[in-house]
Amino acid sequence: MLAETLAAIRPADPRALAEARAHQDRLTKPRGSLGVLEDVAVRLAGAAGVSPPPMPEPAALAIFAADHGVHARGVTPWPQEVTVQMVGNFLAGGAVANAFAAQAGATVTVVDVGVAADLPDAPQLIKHKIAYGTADLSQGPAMTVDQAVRALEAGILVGKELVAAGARCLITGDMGIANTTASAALISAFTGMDPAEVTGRGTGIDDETYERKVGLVRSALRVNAVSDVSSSPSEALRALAAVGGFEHAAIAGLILCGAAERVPVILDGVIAGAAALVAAALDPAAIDHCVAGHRSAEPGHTAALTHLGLRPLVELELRLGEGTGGLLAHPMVCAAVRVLHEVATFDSAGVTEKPV
Ligand SMILES: O=C(O)c1ccc[n+]([C@@H]2O[C@H](COP(=O)([O-])O)[C@@H](O)[C@H]2O)c1
Ligand SMILES: Cc1cc2nc[nH]c2cc1C
Repeated sequence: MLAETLAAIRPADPRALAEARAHQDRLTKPRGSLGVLEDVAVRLAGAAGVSPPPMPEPAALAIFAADHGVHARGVTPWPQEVTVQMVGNFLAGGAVANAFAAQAGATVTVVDVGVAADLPDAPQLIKHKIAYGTADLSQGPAMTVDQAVRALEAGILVGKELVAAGARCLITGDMGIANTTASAALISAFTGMDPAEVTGRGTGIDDETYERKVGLVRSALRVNAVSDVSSSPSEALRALAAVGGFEHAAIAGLILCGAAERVPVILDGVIAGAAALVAAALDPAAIDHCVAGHRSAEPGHTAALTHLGLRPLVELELRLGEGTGGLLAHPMVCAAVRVLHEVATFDSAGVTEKPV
């Protein structure tokens, strides 16, 4: 299924891009006056292959949940059980992601790709458990390449189901205590930046824990012999398996699925940024179908966005995950596209253009 999905991905359509850009310039506003929103609308036209592109609604949020063997090394102040407990909270409708999804009119689907406990059945829960958490990435590979591919394919499958159910925009979400450690390792591996530059304080850690976290990211890259892997798909898969998490793999799959189905994907924070680096290494054209929802407070997120050439829409120092930053950006993405559908041109509205 991974090969099939990769084969279906097309880059941004140059004609749709040009048409959208030309149309922007005929609308009743000074040229460029909608700033970055003009670029967003043009980007979605290129991704859809048509201008104007379809309205990116309704949106569907997929929260991929998993646990991490490196948790045992003391990289976060939070107990591992918080992952499964927060899954319960998402399913009960009590998390920030639920509040923001209600605001954006988005559906919420939770996917267990690797939580270290069994979960009872629930209507909004999809079970694709690959394992009860990853192995400790600072000691050896976090997962096998086969597990990484299965987690990627779980993300593809979830994306397909959401699109089949009517979603016209996919929003990435994650839940996994300790997953900012794996995110930093992936970002260092894919950007070539030093672990000290891309490791952050996650949910909030003291200086001593922070130093340990940077050291563990460094060990992970050394022990698994991964560095600067973004140019080869097979090396990318090996790096994902070595230092990633099941949620990173599944989010990369969701991104590839959106690209293959020509349904735009709004990326959330640092976990999504790390996953997008994996997707880009498998096919750079996948990123043409993505919008960066926000810039997380994690330094690695900025590194990932810069590497991907993405400009985030919302900058509010969020560092929650769950898809919250992506959900906040969704109405802006919709507004940007609505402009191409509904705003009058100088000709149609009889408004005089600026003399040349
Ligand atoms: O989205 C982000 O950029 C982000 C930044 C910091 C923390 N998080 C969330 O916090 C958890 C991981 O933090 P930590 O400190 O346990 O590695 C995980 O559930 C993420 O969703 C998320
Ligand atoms: C409470 C809590 C909620 C979260 N949501 C995403 N990551 C999280 C981490 C914690 C600790």
